[in-house]
Amino acid sequence: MPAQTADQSRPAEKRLTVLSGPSGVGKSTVVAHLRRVNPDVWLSVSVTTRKPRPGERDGVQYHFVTDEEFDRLVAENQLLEWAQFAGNRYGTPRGPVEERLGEGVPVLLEIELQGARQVRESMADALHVFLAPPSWEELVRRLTGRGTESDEVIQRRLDVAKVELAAEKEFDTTLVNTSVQEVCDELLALMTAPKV
Ligand SMILES: Nc1nc2c(ncn2[C@@H]2O[C@H](COP(=O)(O)OP(=O)(O)O)[C@@H](O)[C@H]2O)c(=O)[nH]1
Ligand SMILES: Nc1ncnc2c1ncn2[C@@H]1O[C@H](COP(=O)(O)OP(=O)(O)O)[C@@H](O)[C@H]1O
Repeated sequence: MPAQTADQSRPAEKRLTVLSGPSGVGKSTVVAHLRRVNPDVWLSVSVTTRKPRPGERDGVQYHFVTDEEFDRLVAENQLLEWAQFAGNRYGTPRGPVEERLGEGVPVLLEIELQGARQVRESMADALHVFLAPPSWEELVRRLTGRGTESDEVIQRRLDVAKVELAAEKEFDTTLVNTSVQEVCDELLALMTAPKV
């Protein structure tokens, strides 16, 4: 795979890719795999008011912040987008994304639907990719099987998932996460091809 950096022929906004899809579909798994096979892709680390899960480290999966810190980031316009999701807030720090895009690095945001909509408004040329489950039953199986959330939280996320699945048409393209490897290959190809 050739290096994906410094493709100055593409305007900065076109090097921005947004990956969205319902909780449990496999976004984190796909992104982790993609980063292993192609470290040139830069993944934005979001801020969140959610509590860390076992094994999650501050500054790696997320910057874990208090409600007050999140309020301050919003007030200072330091977030490119932000949203409330299943009882917590999540946002993309603006500075690092703009820096990387300015350097010609392909940038990936893994965010939920409301945030994706905000990015579509502010950065019209970003590529929006929807990650879909092979079936509803498989989504339930993955979210439950992950074992990181209580039944109540799983139910809340499944309610949101119905809304997110209904918004698939808003995206430039859909990838069905049957095989992590195949989805990664397809995502990389999309990230490096010009948007038509
Ligand atoms: N809008 C927005 N959504 C985010 C951001 N970071 C993560 N998310 C989304 O928030 C949702 C919940 O994330 P998380 O609690 O980590 O659960 P998980 O994605 O199911 O493992 C997912 O849909 C993420 O894609 C962000 O910076 N902005
Ligand atoms: N293609 C796949 N086939 C089977 N299981 C998968 C696949 N992709 C992800 N998973 C599993 O599904 C669960 C949810 O994946 P995760 O990446 O945490 O989802 P998300 O980040 O979208 O919430 C995890 O247990 C993960 O190992």
